[in-house]
Amino acid sequence: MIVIAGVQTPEEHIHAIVETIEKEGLQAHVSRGSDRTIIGLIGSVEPKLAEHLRQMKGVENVVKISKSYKLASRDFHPENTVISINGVNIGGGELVIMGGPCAVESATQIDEIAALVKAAGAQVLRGGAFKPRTGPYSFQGTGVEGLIMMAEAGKKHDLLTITEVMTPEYVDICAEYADILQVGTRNMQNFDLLRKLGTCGKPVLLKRGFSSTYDEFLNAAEYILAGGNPNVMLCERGIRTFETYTRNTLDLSAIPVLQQLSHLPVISDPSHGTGRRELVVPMTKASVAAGADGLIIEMHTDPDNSMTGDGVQSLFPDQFADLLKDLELLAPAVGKTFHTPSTVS
Ligand SMILES: O=C[C@H](O)[C@H](O)COP(=O)(O)O
Ligand SMILES: C=C(OP(=O)(O)O)C(=O)O
Repeated sequence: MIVIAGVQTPEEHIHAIVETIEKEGLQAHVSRGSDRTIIGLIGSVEPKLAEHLRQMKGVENVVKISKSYKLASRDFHPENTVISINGVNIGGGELVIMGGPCAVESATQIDEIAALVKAAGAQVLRGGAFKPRTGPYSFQGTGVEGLIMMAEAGKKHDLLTITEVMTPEYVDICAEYADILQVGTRNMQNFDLLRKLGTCGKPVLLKRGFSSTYDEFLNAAEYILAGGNPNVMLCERGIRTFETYTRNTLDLSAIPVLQQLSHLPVISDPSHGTGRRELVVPMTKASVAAGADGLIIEMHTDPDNSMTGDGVQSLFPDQFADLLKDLELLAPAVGKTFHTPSTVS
């Protein structure tokens, strides 16, 4: 249920509404927008309370919300969530590019790639230290050492960093070294992990499970939000369909749909979404055209020898740089800003 109050409603009336809700043992979440204030109720609302709230000063309407997720929904929070990290605003009109290798392989590798990511104009360095591999004998990542290597590269090249965390036990150490924590597709419904991320103090990029509906995806995000972490971004990374030509089917509709249903920033991953290098460039551009707030793109200096199988979906550095130059032209056409270093004075 949400209580809608006018934008001019005095603060004391909003306080009184919140107090009334909390007295009934429910939670109240206040979201102040440009044209109205929304007070979202979490918990089971008795019809008597709804009626009482309707009569209170400043209340314009009381509306029942039938969705199972609340905090993630646009009904509860009509304005876009903007996640600000060291001057980078995700979800606020600036196109945010996260680039880098599938896995952190060595200090030299991540340092070289970080330099190229920065030179191309991206704001975030990606790289997995803990890799979720299909086969137990495949390279599993460089672990904590990889986290340290990536943190150093990020600091040296003035880039934010994003890395995947696979278990609740590793959340604290990943949060110590990375700016953004990534939940991989295979862990979208790892509820213990999601709960732990609710209290980790760092923004989270939640990837859509490869067989998950939008509703399941938003409920997974709700776990993190309900734990007290408001900084969640949603990432469409392709779903499993009958098509085998591509590794996954990048669901472009997810971008506008999630933006309609939710206020959280939406990021697209055309690398995992296609699994084919030659499709990454067009699907990146298609994602921007569809309204994505950001992209996470794999790039490698020596993709043929990458330690995971992801070389085939990784761009070469010059392709990555050329793509970002094209995004500089495309972004304004969809109301976003993005600048490569060559055009920043
Ligand atoms: O390693 C990275 C891959 O993107 C993914 O996590 C798993 O791939 P795999 O099926 O080759 O192990
Ligand atoms: C493993 C990754 O992605 P996904 O969880 O989407 O497969 C990744 O981005 O490194």
